[in-house]
Amino acid sequence: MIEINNLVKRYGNLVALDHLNLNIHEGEIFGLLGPNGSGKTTAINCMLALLKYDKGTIRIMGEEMRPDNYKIKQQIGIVLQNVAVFDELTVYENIDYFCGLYIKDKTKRRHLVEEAIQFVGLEDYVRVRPKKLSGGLLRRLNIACGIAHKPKLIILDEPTVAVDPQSRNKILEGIQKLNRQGSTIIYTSHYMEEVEQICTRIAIIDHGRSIAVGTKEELKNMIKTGETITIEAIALEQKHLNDIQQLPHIFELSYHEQILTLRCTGAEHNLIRVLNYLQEQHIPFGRVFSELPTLNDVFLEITGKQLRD
Ligand SMILES: Nc1ncnc2c1ncn2[C@@H]1O[C@H](COP(=O)(O)OP(=O)(O)OP(=O)(O)O)[C@@H](O)[C@H]1O
Repeated sequence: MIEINNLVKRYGNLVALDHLNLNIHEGEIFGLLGPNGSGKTTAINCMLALLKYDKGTIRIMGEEMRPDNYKIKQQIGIVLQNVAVFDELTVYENIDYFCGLYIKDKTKRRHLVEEAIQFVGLEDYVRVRPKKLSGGLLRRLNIACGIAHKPKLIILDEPTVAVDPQSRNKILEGIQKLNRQGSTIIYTSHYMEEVEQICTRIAIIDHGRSIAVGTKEELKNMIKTGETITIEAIALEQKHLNDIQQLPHIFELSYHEQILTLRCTGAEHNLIRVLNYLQEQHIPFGRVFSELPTLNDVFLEITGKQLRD
């Protein structure tokens, strides 16, 4: 559905996209996951031909994307970071206006607008003007305006930033429903939990490059970490740390402020082995956690830094 090859975009001396390659297939909820400033919005704006780029190619639905390619643009629904609605129109009128840019038949449009309102859960606010809506409701309106005409491709750029949990859940459920109804979705976020929850495939972006692509399982299988163990233990001495480091499958150990963190390869029984050791040595311990790898671990292993610094 979208093929991006060797895309380069510079802002003066700053290279925002550095030979970015992406291949997004029909029917996917494709996540672009990366920290702030990694180039997600720039990539989206290039895809939409809102920004000129320096090098590379973008093909959408088999055609080269150009600013005047209205045939393709008609089939794309866009929800950008900045809310773009008319203050003087009500919720209903706003959605009707944006839907009307694509759908001229009034009866058909009424159905679509009503469906979009239900979709984002704004039934109680149809006559309200945007200024009276909370941040979360406003974002939901922004989404309804972008998707009411049921486009084949929907691009959402960080739609849940600064949104309350209830609106966030509504938005995420809505996106999955749109996908079930046949839309391909591109979803950018720096929240790894959201991306894990809804995306069928994910590209991790850093410094304008795609550093890993796959399903969440594939991404997690790319890294060494199979389990991270955290134990609150006071008075561990260097000798103990050396002994623990020697236990099987532990490849990284840190001990700060009485918190022992162990990164282990995927093998089983890691936790029990460490706890047995602490008991044998009569070392008291408090809280104990064992976590499966997250997309942050993937990011950390590939780039050496946290997804959210
Ligand atoms: N109009 C601009 N002029 C100059 N530099 C820009 C411009 N827009 C973005 N940048 C820079 O390009 C880089 C990529 O920014 P971009 O907004 O694409 O990242 P992002 O991953 O979408 O981040 P965010 O989540 O903060 O929006 C950043 O270093 C940013 O400061």
